Amino acid sequence: MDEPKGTKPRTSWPRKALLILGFLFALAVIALVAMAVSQNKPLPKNIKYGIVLDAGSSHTNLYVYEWPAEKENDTGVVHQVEVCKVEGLGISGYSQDPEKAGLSLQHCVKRAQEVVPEQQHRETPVYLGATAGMRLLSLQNRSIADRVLSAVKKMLRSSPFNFQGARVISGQEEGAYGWITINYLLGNFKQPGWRDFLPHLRSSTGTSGALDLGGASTQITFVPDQEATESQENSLHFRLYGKNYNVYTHSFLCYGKDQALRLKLASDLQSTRNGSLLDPCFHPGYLRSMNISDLYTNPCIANGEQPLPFTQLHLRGNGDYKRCRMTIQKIFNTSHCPYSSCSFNGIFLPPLQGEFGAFSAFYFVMNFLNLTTEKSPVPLDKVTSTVETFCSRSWHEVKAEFPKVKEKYLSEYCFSGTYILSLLENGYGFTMEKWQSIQFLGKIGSSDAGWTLGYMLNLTNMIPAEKPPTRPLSHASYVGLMVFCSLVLVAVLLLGWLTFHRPKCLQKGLI
Ligand SMILES: O=P(O)(O)OP(=O)(O)OP(=O)(O)OC[C@H]1O[C@@H](n2cnc3c(O)ncnc32)[C@H](O)[C@@H]1O
Ligand SMILES: [Ca+2]
Repeated sequence: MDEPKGTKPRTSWPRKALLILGFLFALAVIALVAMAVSQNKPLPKNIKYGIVLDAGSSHTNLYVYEWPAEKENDTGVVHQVEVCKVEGLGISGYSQDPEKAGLSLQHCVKRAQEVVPEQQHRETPVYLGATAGMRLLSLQNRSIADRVLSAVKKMLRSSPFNFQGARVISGQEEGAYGWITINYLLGNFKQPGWRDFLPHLRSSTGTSGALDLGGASTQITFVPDQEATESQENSLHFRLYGKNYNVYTHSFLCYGKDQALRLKLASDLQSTRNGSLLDPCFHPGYLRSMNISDLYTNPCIANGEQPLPFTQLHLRGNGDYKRCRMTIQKIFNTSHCPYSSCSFNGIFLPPLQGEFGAFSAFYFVMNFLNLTTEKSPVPLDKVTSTVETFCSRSWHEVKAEFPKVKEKYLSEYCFSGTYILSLLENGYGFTMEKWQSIQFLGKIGSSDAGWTLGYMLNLTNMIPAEKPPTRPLSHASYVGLMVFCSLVLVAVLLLGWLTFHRPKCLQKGLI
């Protein structure tokens, strides 16, 4: 029907109002979304760095760690970005020329200078911790050990980093920091969040024990079941992220794999007359000679042992796992125990408890023998038979199969594998069943398993005693929720207005 001339259409004003309203609504939505996006734009990353040198008995490693500055006290945020292996000996090996211990670190310090941005060199802390090699050198000759430490301090002080100290750490610290490292990396210190109240998503709040096998010492650290300890010197107490931990730890000096081999050879030598030894822990066809004096100038070898009428030891392998195990067994003294239970040498050991992470040489050796898996652990009888078969292979054959593996390592995998079995089974009492709770770990994520990360976390106060206060929502969820609620509110208001005012445009027949 034609509209009468000169009259305006009756719907033009409400339509205009609707258009304006719609426009304003769209504007509000755009503003809200823009606000949410700009507010949530990731801030420029503020990264911090820390450097730790692990001056072990066999060699030194330099580790560079990084973490976001604003998340310093969260769990699991620090990770390793670089490891540099120092060429040559461990620092205790420079007792004849201590200055060289300092110089040996130069290459890796330079490498760290490339990894850490230059403007952060001054604020980046660097720590050096020396372990069993230096513990032994201190026992042997304190002043030489001090000279070695002075040389490495001088070197690190002259670096552009913030030098925080170089010292020999105790066996207890080594065990404790190894335990902290692996539990930090495994996320075991995390407090249960809301997800953990849903049973199928609940993470374990327990901790994992730590087994470290070095060249000169070995550590066992775990949270035992029993509350009261029988031996104070094996007991540590931590409060981390609001939770108490009573931890058992022991470090066996001289029971790292290099020193254990010396102990074994010294014990075997007592029953030879001319210095030649048929050794079941080396492959058939393997020959090695060494100076007896090198073996005995060492605080690990008991002074009381007979002086020997020969100067050279000539060792010939015969690859017999069972006999090897028997000769190794002699270095564990299980004849006395002043506690309810012991490992060996009269050292208290509570019943083993929970899962264990085994690293350093435990991992190197098991990994070489293909006995580490991501999935379920390899059963003890399979491990034993693998070591047994490996030991029985001729040296000629083994060398031909692994031409690229360092001869020192390759020749000792038979001894090392057997030693690991003796230590874990006979020394600590890992039965067939308990063996399944051991996981052999090289790295956790990008970080090596070892004591260095725990040491740095402790010295930089990055593991608080109490759980840091956290907001119930992340910033992103907060902004998202605000936008969503605002939209709902606008929609409700609009709907209410439309329902109660019933603008003419919505009345029947007008639209
Ligand atoms: O803790 P301490 O006792 O001071 O010793 P370390 O720190 O030098 O000891 P490591 O864990 O670095 O190494 C433990 C032993 O494993 C040896 N090792 C290192 N890498 C290896 C590999 O790839 N295969 C076999 N053995 C290896 C090394 O020579 C040591 O005898
Ligand atoms: Ca070590």
